[in-house]
Amino acid sequence: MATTRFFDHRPHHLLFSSIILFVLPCIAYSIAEPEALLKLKESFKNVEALNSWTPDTTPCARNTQWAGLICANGIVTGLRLGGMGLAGEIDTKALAEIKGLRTMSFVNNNFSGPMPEFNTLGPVKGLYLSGNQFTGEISSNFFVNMESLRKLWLSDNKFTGNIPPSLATIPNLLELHLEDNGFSGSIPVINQSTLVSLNMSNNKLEGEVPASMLKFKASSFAGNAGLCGGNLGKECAKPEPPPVTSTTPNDTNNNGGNGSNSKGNGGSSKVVVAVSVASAVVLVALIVLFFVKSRRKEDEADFDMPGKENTEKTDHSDAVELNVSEIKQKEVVVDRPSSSKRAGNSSRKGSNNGKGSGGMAELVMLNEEKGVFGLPDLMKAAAEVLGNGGLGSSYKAVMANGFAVVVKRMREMNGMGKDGFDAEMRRFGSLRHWNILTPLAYHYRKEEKLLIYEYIPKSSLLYILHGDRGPSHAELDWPARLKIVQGTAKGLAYIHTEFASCDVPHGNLKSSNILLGPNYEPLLSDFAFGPLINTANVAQALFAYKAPEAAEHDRVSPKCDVYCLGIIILEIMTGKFPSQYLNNGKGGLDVIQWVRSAISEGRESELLDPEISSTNGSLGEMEKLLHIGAACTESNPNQRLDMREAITRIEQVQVLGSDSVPHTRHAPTLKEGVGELLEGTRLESNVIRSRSGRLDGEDDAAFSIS
Ligand SMILES: Nc1ncnc2c1ncn2[C@@H]1O[C@H](COP(=O)(O)OP(=O)(O)OP(=O)(O)O)[C@@H](O)[C@H]1O
Repeated sequence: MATTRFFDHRPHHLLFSSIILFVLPCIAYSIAEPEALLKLKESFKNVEALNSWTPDTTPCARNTQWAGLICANGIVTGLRLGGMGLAGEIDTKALAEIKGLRTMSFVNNNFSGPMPEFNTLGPVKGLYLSGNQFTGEISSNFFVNMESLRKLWLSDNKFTGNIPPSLATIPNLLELHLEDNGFSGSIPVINQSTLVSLNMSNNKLEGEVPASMLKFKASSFAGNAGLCGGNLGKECAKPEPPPVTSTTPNDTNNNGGNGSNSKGNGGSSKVVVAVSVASAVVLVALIVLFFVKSRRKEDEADFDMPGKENTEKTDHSDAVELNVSEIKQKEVVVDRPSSSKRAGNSSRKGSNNGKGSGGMAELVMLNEEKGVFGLPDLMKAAAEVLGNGGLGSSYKAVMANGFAVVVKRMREMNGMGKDGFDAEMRRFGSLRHWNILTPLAYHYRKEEKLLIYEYIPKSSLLYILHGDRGPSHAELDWPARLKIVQGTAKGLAYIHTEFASCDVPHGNLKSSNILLGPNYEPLLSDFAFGPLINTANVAQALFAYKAPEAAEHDRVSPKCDVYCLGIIILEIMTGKFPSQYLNNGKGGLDVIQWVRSAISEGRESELLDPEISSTNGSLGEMEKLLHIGAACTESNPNQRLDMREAITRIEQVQVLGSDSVPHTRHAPTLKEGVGELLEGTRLESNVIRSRSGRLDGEDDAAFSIS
């Protein structure tokens, strides 16, 4: 299997891309606006990126609009000045003169000094300051007059002192990101019902996480050594009971005292020990069973090389293939009921969420469309090793009824508690998209997390493209390849909508994580694991962290996924194994460099996999796709396509040749996928609207923070 160890650990910070429709506030044009902007520019240093801001032009002119402005009806409503290398001060007096200003992004620049007086401006809705060098404390009442604020991003700065309690007074706050700063002290209770995205990780916070904030993921509070409670895996110290007897220190230490406390502690300790021993025995039994069963095949599996996974089909593979096509037909219907239990002779012990499995921890069913099964079914299954990737090892297990699943033993997980893990898994289990592989079940123990997926017989794009060159490889003609690229883009668009608040929504897009259905429809797997993985290992475990800005500057954003999509396109079009997938750069080809230099010399046709380059009439379209792949892999994220642009351009590529892969069912058009992404935030807004009973975000400008 492909080697998936990448780069050293690099702590990540959150960035966010938010696309929101806005309604223009009804504000008269201010004559002072151009002067105000020029005054603002004067307060900045390193203003090369703002060369278009000149006194002889108009800021919102149709063809000569100044860089970084968002205009509506001729007035400035937003500043999008992220990643422009700006430094110096931010002149808030000048900002105050831009009366229509609602959203401001200064992310990923070099601004420093104390928090500027944004609280003196008009009704600001979005304030994005992440990735700068701001320092010092923010006064406790800073936000009391900022009732309009919806989105506040202060992450990855050097703010210190307490988190201002006045944040709790912002009535309709949607997003609050304070991670990667030096905030200290206890967490004030910030639990507005509107708040959908919160992160305070990697600060110096201490004390108990307020109970009302435990609805947020444990990862929102991770990296604060002094925090305890909730599902952080660290209990808060209980107040010392008053000394009630004359028990000697020695008695207390060895729990041998006669006082009731000592007895109670000793009793519960024994219970804890007994439970721990029993748990360990069960856990070992489970692992041993998996390993014993997989042992038989282990020598045949190659964990490091691509295309070596054991794809030997069992007698039941056809039945599984039938099931795959059945489920895909169903997947066209959104929100179908999940009542079908077609596991045949699956042990009913395994149903009921795995209860009755001999006291063993449960297998929790997330998606019963393929039937219900339990741990006993898995333990009796014939297992073989599929591979060992950055996230853990994968096994194929064929159950007694012939149904084959893939069991992933997840490594590198963070200490997320059972409830948090369960919530994440249920979210995965609720996903429905033609190009997404929804997990079937999971198993949680503190030391063991298993995720169960349907086994996809055709295996991965990686294997078909670079593997044994069997019949499936021969079928990988131009229409099939375009179908895979377009389906991958659609799946990615869906993930970017569903996990819009993740720093990198997919995080691990690579050809081994694109499985191919019977008609080559791609199914994305292993996505959105970022929040589940130990922060210390995330950069090593997830491929998206190999994007240059992440690897070199710890900057992650949704554009890291675009970079991965670009590699997939280049891999598919050239047929070459990208060296980017390897740790040490030995083996494979630096497809990005190769494509870049060939394009600059007009030699695109030389890049194409010879197996498709002779397809009649499609050369132009193939070259178009190569260019898109190159634009997606630009090393500077500011020059890289964003997800919407990439999808729109991929959508426009056509087969044009005579070959085509037979389609047995209707697949949604790529346009529908694009629509999902473009409409994604609108959908999110709708959810927010229904929660808060008001129309939020509609006058925010579109931001793509990279
Ligand atoms: N549901 C599945 N059906 C068929 N093959 C699968 C399935 N899931 C994974 N595989 C294959 O099993 C092999 C091992 O997968 P695994 O996910 O463990 O490693 P990886 O994809 O190389 O890395 P990572 O852990 O980063 O995702 C890969 O070749 C993958 O394509």
